[in-house]
This record gives sequence, structure tokens and C-alpha cells, in this order.
Amino acid sequence: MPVTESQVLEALRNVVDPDLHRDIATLGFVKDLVIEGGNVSFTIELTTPACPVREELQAQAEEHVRAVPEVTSVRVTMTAQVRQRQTPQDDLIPGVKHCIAIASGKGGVGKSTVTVNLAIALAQTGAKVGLMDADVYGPSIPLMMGAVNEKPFTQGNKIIPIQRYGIHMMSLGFLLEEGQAVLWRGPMVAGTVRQLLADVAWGDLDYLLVDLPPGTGDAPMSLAQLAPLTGVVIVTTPHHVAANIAGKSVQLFRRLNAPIMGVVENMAGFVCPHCGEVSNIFAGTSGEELSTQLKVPYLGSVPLDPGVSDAGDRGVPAIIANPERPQAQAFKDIAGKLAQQASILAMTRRDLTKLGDAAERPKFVPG
Ligand SMILES: Nc1ncnc2c1ncn2[C@@H]1O[C@H](COP(=O)(O)OP(=O)(O)OP(=O)(O)O)[C@@H](O)[C@H]1O
Repeated sequence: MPVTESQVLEALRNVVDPDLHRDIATLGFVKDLVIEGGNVSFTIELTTPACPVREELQAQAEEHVRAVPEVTSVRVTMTAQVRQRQTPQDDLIPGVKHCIAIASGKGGVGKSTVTVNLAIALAQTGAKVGLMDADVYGPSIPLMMGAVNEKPFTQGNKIIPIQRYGIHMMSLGFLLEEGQAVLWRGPMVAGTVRQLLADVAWGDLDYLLVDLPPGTGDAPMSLAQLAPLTGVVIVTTPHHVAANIAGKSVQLFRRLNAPIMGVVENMAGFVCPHCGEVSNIFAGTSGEELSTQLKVPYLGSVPLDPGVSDAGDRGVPAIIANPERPQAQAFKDIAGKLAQQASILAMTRRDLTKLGDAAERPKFVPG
């Protein structure tokens, strides 16, 4: 009996996406199925190239199809097509599939450091990534990305993003004269955020990460109103005060109807530069405790490491400067979880209902 398409698809119903809680055949992830005698080949198209369970899904798919009678060989190609967030007609950034804001309650918790390294971690998986520095009060992205002397040029009426480490980025820092200070009032902040969105040639991006100023001021509000956000990441440190203020940011974004994609704990424990051992030096609320309190996903923690600040000051993000150190792996793991969250949020209730069963949006399982 020759192998049939329905036999292969039936076998692939055993491979379940752990985030979307549906099998990959039902989700429509199986493409280009070719059966030649006992040789079967197909592509699995995931919703993000940063999927942390990519290899696991591939192995399971191979195993289940190989178990179909008469199958002699299985070839699986893995690709990804990032799903678009829901966008209104007057969207300022129509080519951007996911706009993700990185916020913190308190200043100095490492929000910009986390943003830069997450952007690079996502780009390293093959995703097309943009970085918008909306920290109008202290734009630090140009320094951290080693691009302080760059001056963007315009084409037509659009500003062309600066490129570094595979990232397309724009910051007010590129547009101000050296040493120029700006006295910001609310409407000016809103106007600048609008300009950074609408007047920059962002083009087609899978993820646009937006570094917000700390706190719950005008920039987060303008951004949430001007760009339909996939969601917000809250960066905190293991201090009670940081956790407390992070809680206020979460409340603000909830009021603005922006989903909270998760909490990242930065400066979590000290990595000894000699032996690599991690010691906890702050006794405050951990990121994990905070995410449980706030009922939001916990995306992971990044250790305190002198290499991180040293690399940032030199304009080489830590994930590139010290790829072998624990914080580089931490950034990669967090980027994977963030991409998973974006995929989950892009699958709307309607999409899932169309697939036929329980209409609940899948829940993120922390850990
Ligand atoms: N995990 C870390 N280990 C060591 N140093 C870090 C770490 N994360 C951030 N830093 C350092 O802490 C300082 C503040 O970081 P950063 O500028 O990213 O914070 P921020 O929250 O964006 O600040 P702001 O309040 O200006 O928005 C920088 O010198 C940075 O290099």
C-alpha cells in the first residue's frame, strides 16, 4: 500500500505545539508535503524563528512519520513566518509584525541593556528586528550599539534607520546635536514618539522593540495609543522598591489595554568573574515572585556581571562581546520566551475558534 497524505497528516496530529496547545497539522504548520514511494518530505512553518522548541518539534515530527507503515525516509525542513499582530487601518507602522515595548518602573534597572541584547538575540535567530529608542529623556541606544557618531539621512520624507549588528535602529540621540539638551513637555514627547514611528522608514520587520523611558509618563502612554502594541515587557531588579514600581507600570499598561508579555529580572545575582559561580546579593522581591504576584509570565533573569556594563559602555552589546558567558545564554532564552509570547498573542481567539475547539486563548506556562 502506498503511503498517503492523510496518513502522514494523521501522524503529525501527535505533534502538539506546547504554547498553542494544538497539533501542528491542525495549526496549518505543515507545508510542501511530498511523498515519493516511501520517502516523505515536508516543511514545518513555525510562527517565529526564535522558537525554543524548534528541534524538539522537528524530532517528534520525524519520529511519528517514520512510524507510518511503508515509510522509509523522512526529511523535515524547519522555517518560520512570524504572524502579524492585529493592526488598525491607520497604523503608523504597517510593515511591523510585532511592536513590543520594554518598560520599567524605576530607572537604572538595565532596561536599555536588556532591550539591546534581546534585539540582537532575536536577530541571531534569523528574525528581522528593529530597535526604537523612545527614552527621550536619556537616549542610550546609540552608545550601547556603538553608533554615537552616526547621523541618519533621509530619503523622500522618511528617515533611514541606522544599522548595527543586523538591527535597524532609530533614536532621538541620532537627531540631536552633541550636548544638546531638550526640555520636554508632554505634547513634545507624544510628538517625538509619533515621529519616531511614522517618519522612520522601518519597512518590514518581524519585531520592533521599543525602549521606553522609566516610569509611567507620557512616552508609554503615547506609544500605547499610537502603535498597536503586541505587548509590554517589564524589566525589574531583585529590590522591593523596583518590584513595587514595576507593579505600577503593569497597572498602567493594563489600563491602556496593552498585554503584559512578561517580567525580566535583571542584575539577579552576581557572576564571579573568576569561577563563574552565581551569588545572590540582593534580598528583595525576585522577578519570579513579582510575576506570580502580578499574574504575568516570567520570562527569565539576567545575572549581574561586570562584563555586561563594560561591554555596553564600549558599544558592543554583551551578547556579542561575551557570547560564552551566562548572561548571553540568559538573553537568548528570554528572547525565545518573548517570541513565544508574541506568537501566542498573534493567534487571536477568532483564529483558534476557526480551528474548531475550545475558544480560549492559550495560556503561557511559566518556567
Ligand atoms: N546585568 C547587568 N550586569 C552588570 N551591569 C549591568 C547589567 N544590566 C545593566 N547594567 C549596567 O547598569 C547601568 C544601567 O543600565 P541601563 O542604562 O540599561 O538601565 P536603564 O534602566 O535603561 O536606565 P534608564 O533609567 O536611563 O532608562 C549601565 O551602566 C549598564 O551597563
